[in-house]
Amino acid sequence: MAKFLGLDCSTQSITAVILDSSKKTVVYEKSLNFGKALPQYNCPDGFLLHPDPLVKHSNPLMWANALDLICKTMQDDGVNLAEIAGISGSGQQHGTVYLNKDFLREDWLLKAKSLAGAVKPLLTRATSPIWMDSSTFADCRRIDAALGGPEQVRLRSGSSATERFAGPQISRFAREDAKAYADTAVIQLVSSFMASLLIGASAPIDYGDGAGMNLLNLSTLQWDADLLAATAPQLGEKLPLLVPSSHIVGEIHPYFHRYGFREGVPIVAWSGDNPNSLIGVGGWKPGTAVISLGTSDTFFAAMDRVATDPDGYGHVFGNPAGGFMSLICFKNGSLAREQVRKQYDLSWQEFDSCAFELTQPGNAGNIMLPYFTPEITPLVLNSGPVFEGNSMFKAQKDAAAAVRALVEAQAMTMRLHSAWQQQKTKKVRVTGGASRSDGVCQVLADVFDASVERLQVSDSGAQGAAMRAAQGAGAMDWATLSRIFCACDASKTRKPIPANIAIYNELINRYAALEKSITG
Ligand SMILES: Nc1ncnc2c1ncn2[C@@H]1O[C@H](COP(=O)(O)OP(=O)(O)O)[C@@H](O)[C@H]1O
Ligand SMILES: O=C(CO)[C@@H](O)[C@H](O)COP(=O)(O)O
Repeated sequence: MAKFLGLDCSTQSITAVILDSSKKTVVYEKSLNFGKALPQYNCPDGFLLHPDPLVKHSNPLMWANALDLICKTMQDDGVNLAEIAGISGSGQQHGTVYLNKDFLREDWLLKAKSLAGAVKPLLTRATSPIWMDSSTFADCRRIDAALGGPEQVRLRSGSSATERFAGPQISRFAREDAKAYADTAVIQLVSSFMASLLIGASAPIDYGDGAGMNLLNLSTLQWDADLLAATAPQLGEKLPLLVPSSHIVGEIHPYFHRYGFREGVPIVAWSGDNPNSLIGVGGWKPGTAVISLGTSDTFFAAMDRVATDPDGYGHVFGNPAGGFMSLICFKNGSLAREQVRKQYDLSWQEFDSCAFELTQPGNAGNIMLPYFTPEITPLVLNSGPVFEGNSMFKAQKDAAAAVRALVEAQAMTMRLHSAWQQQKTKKVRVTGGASRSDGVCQVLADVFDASVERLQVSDSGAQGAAMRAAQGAGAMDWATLSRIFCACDASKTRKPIPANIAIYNELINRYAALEKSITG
């Protein structure tokens, strides 16, 4: 058997990709949007509405329900799931799920009618904070201080204490609801929670996603005792084991036989969506930077040596192929693009092409700081977008200029805040929803002075997970997997245009000064 299933439980959707390693092709791909497929959870954009814009939670029962639904969808689509030889997956990073001691029993999935029904009585916290949550500023400062400053936290864990990371989120929960925290026996990431559902037991956390918690010591690859102590009481007892990403965490639970899976299918550790995307676009070894234009915009790359960001915005995570990867995350990604598109009543086609045809690189001096929601890179807690330029632009009456200003700002902020890696980017692979846009890809090519390559696959997180299933359960190597599954569509590559490179080399200084005037 040579079919491997990769699942991706990201912010807004769950996706399945099946690879056939003997036919050397992707044989199935399907995505279900949470807002559309599971409207009963009231998460149209993947999260629950909250009066405080800094608080962003989701419903873990929605993710459990989504796993049932994607399995049922594959079965209804005629996929013979008995042919699947291994499964792995991706979870949106940093989100946490809080479970009671019954989660450690062996029988919680045995007689279940549905995954959501089985999980409901196990939750000690009804909702899960996700990566978009920025409500833990005080906890971050407390953790930094306890360790002797942000630099100490960064040197140990790869990141300064960061609002969306699991550690500060756990700290806030333990402070605000000590009783529910005490009742919590296990704290899982979205990735290891989903793996737990597949095996019907508490699954370990892999180094890739585990590094996004401010709790894992990158030198020892173990939980860091000082970070645990600074975060919350008895935390070490509540965290799962840590394992390399290629570890097989268990076999598929008999619950899943109803969908046609055979007995004993190995489940390879799940990881974060970004670590898996690194694999899914063929970026497993240093040399290629990756830009993911999903709900968040992220910039990441396999690292040839570990460096950390002195400004505290960049992160170091585990590379599922071994070693480490850098990552910088921008909250104002697709939802900001959608906001501009809706504000000016544009279709995606108008957003992608017309807007770029009607304006020139540099946007006639019109420039924007794209803080439609509070931003994490750089940290901006209270702002709206900032407009500088001509009166039509500032009055928000010029749709094409607004689109270009947003996309140019998003590209320039990525270049500015990835400079700490000191790895010259000659080639960028783009993935995620907005990578379909030619205009967006051309701006990235010009701002980074790099070729921007696009892959045939649309969900690199799910594809990377399927490739990891083939590596962990099918003993395939990364070079072979990347050669087969990560071919670029050369006709869609965007090359940098020399005149535009010069324009952006100038403009980026103005952008940096404007950013500094807001962030200090
Ligand atoms: N043609 C397009 N141009 C730009 N953005 C697009 C286009 N089509 C879809 N998108 C954006 O892609 C987003 C979904 O991207 P995706 O990578 O699937 O997100 P995630 O993995 O975070 O759930 C949508 O929210 C939408 O804003
Ligand atoms: O916070 C981060 C990375 O640090 C985000 O990239 C999340 O991992 C969410 O991913 P998407 O759902 O936007 O792909």
